[in-house]
Order: sequence, then structure tokens, then C-alpha cells
Amino acid sequence: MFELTVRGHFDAAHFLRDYQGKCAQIHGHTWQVEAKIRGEKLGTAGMLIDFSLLKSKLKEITNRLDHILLNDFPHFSLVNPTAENISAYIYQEFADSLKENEVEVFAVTVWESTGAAATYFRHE
Ligand SMILES: Nc1nc2c(c(=O)[nH]1)N=C([C@H](O)[C@H](O)COP(=O)(O)OP(=O)(O)OP(=O)(O)O)CN2
Ligand SMILES: [Zn+2]
Repeated sequence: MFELTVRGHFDAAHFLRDYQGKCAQIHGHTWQVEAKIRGEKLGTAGMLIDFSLLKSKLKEITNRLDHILLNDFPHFSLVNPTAENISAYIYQEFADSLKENEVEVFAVTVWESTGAAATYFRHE
């Protein structure tokens, strides 16, 4: 089994509903995103899947979230734009974008700051 890792980032504002504390106020983060892909079969070039393809697909997703107020983004109108919910959103979108490829999106981690991150992965 092979595991590949690609990283991206986006800058966005958010505020947390149902939350007592400073994060209930609008504020921003540079969100770092890390996605892990797993698979067994290498192609003839010796690659599981091209890093450039993974990075461009991840960028297409992070670009949707870049320089916006996350609370205005349709997906986050019902669920709070926490690191947890953002990692689950990116996981699902990334997995959908790779469904034609013989790889599995294993996990997506979203770092809200250097000291705090949330990871989404599917429990077997
Ligand atoms: N489990 C989660 N907890 C919190 C989340 C989250 O997404 N998941 N988000 C927040 C806030 O967005 C907040 O911006 C981050 O809070 P906090 O780390 O307390 O604040 P700072 O980045 O300013 O860090 P300092 O250590 O206070 O400088 C809160 N919790
Ligand atoms: Zn925040």
C-alpha cells in the first residue's frame, strides 16, 4: 500500500454559532489543508497518481473557500464552519473529484493555526 500527501491552503473569515467565546465574533485564519491518498497499484511511470493532478484538484476545492466569509458558503449555512466540518467538506469534495481514479482519499486534515487541527477520515 502507498500513501501520498498533498498540501494546500486558503484564507477565509468565519464566526462560530452556538459558541460562547471570542470565536463567536468574525475573524480570519490561514487554513492549512493536508490530504492523504492511499492505493496499491502504481502506473507505468511508477506513480500511484500524479501529485500535480492531486494538487490541482485540491486547489479547485480550496479556491472555492478562499477569501470568503465561510458562514455565507452554502455548505456552512447549516453546519458551523469549524475545522471539523471544513475537513469533512474537503474530504467529500476531494473524494468525489477522484472517483474515476483507483485511489482512496484516506484523510483530510485542516489546520486552523499551527497549534490546532481537525482530521476527517472514514471509520472502517
Ligand atoms: N474543536 C474546535 N474548537 C475550536 C474551533 C474549531 O474549529 N474546532 N475553532 C475555534 C475558533 O475558530 C478560534 O479561531 C480558534 O480558537 P483559539 O485557538 O482559542 O484562538 P487563537 O487561534 O487566537 O489561539 P490563542 O492560543 O488564543 O492565541 C475555537 N475552538
Ligand atoms: Zn476561528
